[in-house]
Amino acid sequence: MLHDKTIAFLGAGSMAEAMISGLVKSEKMKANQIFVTNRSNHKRLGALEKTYGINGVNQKELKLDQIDVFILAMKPKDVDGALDHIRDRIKPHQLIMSVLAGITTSYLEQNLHYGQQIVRVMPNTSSTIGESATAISPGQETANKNIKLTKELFKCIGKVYEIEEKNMDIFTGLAGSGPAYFYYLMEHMEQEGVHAGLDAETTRQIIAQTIVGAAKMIQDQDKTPTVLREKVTSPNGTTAAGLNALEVHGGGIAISKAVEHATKRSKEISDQIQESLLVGSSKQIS
Ligand SMILES: NC(=O)C1=CN([C@@H]2O[C@H](COP(=O)(O)OP(=O)(O)OC[C@H]3O[C@@H](n4cnc5c(N)ncnc54)[C@H](O)[C@@H]3O)[C@@H](O)[C@H]2O)C=CC1
Ligand SMILES: O=C(O)[C@@H]1CCC=N1
Repeated sequence: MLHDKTIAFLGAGSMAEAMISGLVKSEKMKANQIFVTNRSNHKRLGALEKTYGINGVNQKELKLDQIDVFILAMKPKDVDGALDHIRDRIKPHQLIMSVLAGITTSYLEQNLHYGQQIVRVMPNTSSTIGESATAISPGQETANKNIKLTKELFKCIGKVYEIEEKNMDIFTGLAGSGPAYFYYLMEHMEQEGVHAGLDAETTRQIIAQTIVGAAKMIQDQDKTPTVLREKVTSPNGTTAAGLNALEVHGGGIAISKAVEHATKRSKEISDQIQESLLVGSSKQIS
């Protein structure tokens, strides 16, 4: 299905680049099938074009009728500008995928014409190397063939989970924001390695391999994290000492709170945007 489709990213930031990079690397699409545009930063479009061989096009020059799939990839607060730009220039069969945190399919449906094909998507930046955990939830009117197309597209850059839209906020808290928690953990582990005398690059690779190994154990073995954690933990050994310090210093609670607050923020963005629609005011997404 993908081989004859054209895709345009509206928004040329970190997430668009992660998806573009993954798609080009997957070789499931040709670079000339991919377009990217933004509001005004032409230099950025040129850089993406040069790096990935895709088409970086000024917004006014993008021929909307030649695009099969639009991927909204601007900040949630900028969504209206993008919808205003495309609403009357696209046909209902053209598929809109949105990766915007907190922006619901119903919001998109209310702000586009009836019957517009819409899928809400939450990828993460590991799309860059084809390792995203991506959730998708279709809109009310979205045809099965478009849900299939969305899955096919995002399978090029990782694993895809079709979920009920009410679970998009928690998915965002876990997987959309998730890579940042692991990077934060790695930053702290690296500091300790360096403090003890290892060089930073070696420490980083040691930590990365440790995380990859732990993640693959979960993926490949039918065991829970609790069982696997217990296997590492010798009585009165080093791991017990490390885990005890984590517990004493609120490590478990901190991790839970990170997920909880990111999830809450996703919900808050949805509420703010829906509220502004109800009162007809200009958007106040903080
Ligand atoms: N960064 C991440 O890890 C993830 C981000 N997302 C979502 O992706 C979206 C983009 O995030 P980032 O790439 O991090 O932001 P960013 O700030 O790096 O990029 C936003 C881009 O949108 C462009 N833009 C703004 N208004 C526009 C308009 N009306 N038309 C076309 N382009 C427009 C900007 O010029 C910029 O290129 C957000 O809505 C975010 O919730 C989703 C999953 C993960
Ligand atoms: O921080 C954000 O709002 C975006 C959404 C998920 C990851 N990054």
